Amino acid sequence: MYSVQRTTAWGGRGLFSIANIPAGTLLHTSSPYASVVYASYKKEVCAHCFAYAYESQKSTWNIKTSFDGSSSYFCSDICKDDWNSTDGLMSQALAALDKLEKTMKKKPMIDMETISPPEHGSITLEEIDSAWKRAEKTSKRAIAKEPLTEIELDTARLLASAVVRRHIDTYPNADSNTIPGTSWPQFLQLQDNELLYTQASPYSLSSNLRIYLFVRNALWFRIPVLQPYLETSDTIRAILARDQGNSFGLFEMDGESEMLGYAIYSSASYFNHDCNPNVRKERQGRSMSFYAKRDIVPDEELCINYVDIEDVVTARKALLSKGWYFDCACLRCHTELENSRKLLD
Ligand SMILES: C[S@@+](CC[C@H](N)C(=O)[O-])C[C@H]1O[C@@H](n2cnc3c(N)ncnc32)[C@H](O)[C@@H]1O
Repeated sequence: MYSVQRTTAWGGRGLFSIANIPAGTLLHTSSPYASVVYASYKKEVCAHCFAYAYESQKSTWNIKTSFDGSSSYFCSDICKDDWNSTDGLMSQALAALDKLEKTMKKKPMIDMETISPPEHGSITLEEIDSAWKRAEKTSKRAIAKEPLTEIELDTARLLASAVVRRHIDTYPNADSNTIPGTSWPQFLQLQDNELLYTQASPYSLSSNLRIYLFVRNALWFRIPVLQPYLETSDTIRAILARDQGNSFGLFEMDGESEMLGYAIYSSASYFNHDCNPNVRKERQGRSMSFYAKRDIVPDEELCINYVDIEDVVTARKALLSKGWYFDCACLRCHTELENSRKLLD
């Protein structure tokens, strides 16, 4: 073990080294709690290990598992078998979402204005709570009038994978793989960004409520074993609150050009950002591994970079503020801003 979790100087939690760590050391490997491959990449990206067919000189993967007219694609039988170790629940859940999407127009619909609070400047937690409670009280068959966008449908798939994971952790079977560091209580320890994100982007609340109604309707009637996680909005709301700000993009292995989907790696979510990071991340199949970029001494904070560190300070800060809603507290930003202020004086 190379690190402990501690409170940082600016107040959040972070990971700190407890040893002299030579450059290149593997610090941590994490498996995803929940993941989604974007629908547009469904046939080209292995649903289990996220391998991109293009990188194996193929246009699509042809090993698949099908349930109720909905298919998931894999790079190997091993990945397919691992995926099916969820009792086929993942396939059932994705099929349920696909089915509802196709039949949406025939279902009772809810006008979101009846459950969304006014989208004014600084929404309060009480207003957010009450919007969720109102959504919760609607019929289990209700869905929002406005159809889900592609991005919202991908979020719905991420939620389904997290709900299935929660169920498998609660009732493990002989074949299912329990993953260290990814239990539901550990997931709940992640930073909850709901209030901050809703205040910064009020539209996200009605979007989240729409996704919730859709997922609840799809899973409630078709997969009764998942009903305990959908009876109230708590589970879906908790996942959405942590998805925002804690997810990792899934990129191609060769380069970081295309984002193929995203995943929540609970145990890896305590690496803060630094514009002069001492840790680099590398995806190895389904896992995300973290390596020391340089020699690290005891007590140093272990940080990765969330944005491109080649950008200038103003661009980095703007991206972190727009994407993660925080003001970067790293030494490099502080020094570079001080230097530019001195130049202006
Ligand atoms: C993935 S979490 C990292 C763990 C988090 N600090 C916690 O306590 O759970 C990302 C959040 O950490 C905080 N954070 C990360 N890097 C930061 C930095 N350089 N300056 C200020 N806040 C940072 C922000 O609140 C950000 O949304």
